[in-house]
Amino acid sequence: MTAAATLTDVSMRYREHAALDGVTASFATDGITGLLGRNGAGKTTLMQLLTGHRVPTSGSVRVLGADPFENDAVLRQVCFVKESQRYPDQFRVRDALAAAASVFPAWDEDLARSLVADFDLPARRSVRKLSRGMVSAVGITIGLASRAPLTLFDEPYLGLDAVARQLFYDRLIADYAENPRTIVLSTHLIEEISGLLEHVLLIDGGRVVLDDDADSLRASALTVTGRTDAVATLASEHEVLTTESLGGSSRAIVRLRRPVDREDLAAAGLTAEPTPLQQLVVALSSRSAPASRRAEAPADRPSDDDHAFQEATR
Ligand SMILES: Nc1ncnc2c1ncn2[C@@H]1O[C@H](COP(=O)(O)OP(=O)(O)OP(=O)(O)O)[C@@H](O)[C@H]1O
Repeated sequence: MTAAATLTDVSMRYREHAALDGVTASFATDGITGLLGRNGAGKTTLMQLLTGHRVPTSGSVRVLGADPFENDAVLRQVCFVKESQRYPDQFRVRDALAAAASVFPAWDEDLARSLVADFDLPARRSVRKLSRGMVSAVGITIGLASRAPLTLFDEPYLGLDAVARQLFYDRLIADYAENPRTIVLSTHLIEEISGLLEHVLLIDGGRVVLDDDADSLRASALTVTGRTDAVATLASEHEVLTTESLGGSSRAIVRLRRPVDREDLAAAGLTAEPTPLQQLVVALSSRSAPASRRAEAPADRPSDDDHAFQEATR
């Protein structure tokens, strides 16, 4: 795999609090990665490191072959769409798009126009007067039309209704098919996006707990149901994430250590189906929770208002 971005043994501390702890991960050139994890897991922090908004306490961050911090040549190739994106007070929708067009070399004006039309965005209205969902649609429009080689969406759809979210997914996948690039998407709406993902990076308590291809995950994470003794026999040879038993029956979420023959499972009276990504994430996050929960973060987290538009869109 050629990597567009890598983190090597990266830790990020805020005073005594470790937001990231020894994270090593890479993001494939031309791939869509779901960056998943519970509240406070460290997803935004990881994205801030990739976008040069922060410098790691230790470890190394490389984006498009270089350190992204204060590196304009790299940052012009990186678009960061944040949930709490703010725009200068006087900006109309068209001003926000024009500013983004001037920042990103690969900006596609036709795509921007068609997204504005699809999201029904009023180009002349002040961004301050938009609804919450419409502001999210502006961010999504910028993220897609930027065509930035590394595009990061950090929970980009606050307030966006289900129809508009589906529009985002459809346009993302259609544009990605024609213009592959590195896309990192952080969200809590896991089932909605699971079909889009090629890769999954799950962090919990600042540590990587899953880093795998979506296809391998689909093949290896199974929910197995059957008689308790048969489930236990299978479980003894694989990694069991959760088990529930009722009467003489059990259901377990299992990560296979090696391929199993479906006919052997059937012969043992077991039914097996792929575990939905959301259930897998819950199972893995719950499992790692007690040991990895960190102390409360210090109360002096800077406001997002501190970030200027230019800085935030890079
Ligand atoms: N500037 C800061 N100062 C102190 N602590 C911080 C700061 N930024 C983040 N943290 C802490 O680091 C941890 C990771 O935060 P981060 O925002 O990266 O999580 P997240 O996975 O994006 O969460 P969410 O899904 O809720 O957005 C949290 O405990 C958070 O309180």
